[in-house]
Amino acid sequence: MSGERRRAVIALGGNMGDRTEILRRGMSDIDELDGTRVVIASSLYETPALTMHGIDETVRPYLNAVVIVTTDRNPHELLSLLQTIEDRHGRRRGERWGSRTLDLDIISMDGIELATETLEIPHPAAWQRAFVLAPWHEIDPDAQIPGRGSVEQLLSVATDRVLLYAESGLGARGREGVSTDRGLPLRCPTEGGDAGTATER
Ligand SMILES: Nc1ncnc2c1ncn2[C@@H]1O[C@H](COP(=O)(O)OP(=O)(O)OP(=O)(O)O)[C@@H](O)[C@H]1O
Ligand SMILES: Nc1nc2c(c(=O)[nH]1)N=C(CO)CN2
Repeated sequence: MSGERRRAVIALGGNMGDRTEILRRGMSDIDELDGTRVVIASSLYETPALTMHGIDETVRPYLNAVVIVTTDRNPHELLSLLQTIEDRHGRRRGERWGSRTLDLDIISMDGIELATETLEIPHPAAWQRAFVLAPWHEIDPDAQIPGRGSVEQLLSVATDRVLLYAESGLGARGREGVSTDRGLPLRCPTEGGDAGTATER
């Protein structure tokens, strides 16, 4: 079923397998969803794992990114499509906040506010996670979270660390309207390589 066209913010994260490849493919997969197009994609960021016990430096760090899409799918349809992508990338649903190949969360969708058993928008934890706020701020510095405030302000008080890691590699279209030169050196964009210089915030 298709309906009115909306803008949605989707967060990607994963800490298993070839993280760079999986996040980049995840972005392309989103772009290929029925009725859905990626308008802009953030860089990839490396972030320490947030677990049920807090930040755990002994767990493999995540790569995180955010894309903004336009979609004619309704929120539940979009969630279900995103879950098929997670499954395709070998996602196993187990421990809450446990390691995973690919996690796709709907962070916001235009002005929609909803809370059902299977879907809450805006995402209830996004406002306090730098690993969502930093990539989101990169591609939409004026973004707001209804009821929480500006992404910029929320990011300024978030305490988890975020390292710029690599370009999204989505190509020119994904970078439209965004200055790519933010003065931040990038880390090695391929898995297994030694990390180059990184800028920490
Ligand atoms: N905004 C949302 N985006 C994605 N999933 C959501 C959202 N709101 C609720 N959910 C529900 O959360 C369920 C569990 O998702 P998931 O396993 O990815 O949680 P998690 O990633 O461990 O935790 P978190 O949601 O805090 O990041 C999903 O099956 C989905 O029904
Ligand atoms: N750094 C980081 N930690 C996490 C992440 C994530 O995307 N990045 N996702 C989680 C479950 O949604 C749990 N912990």
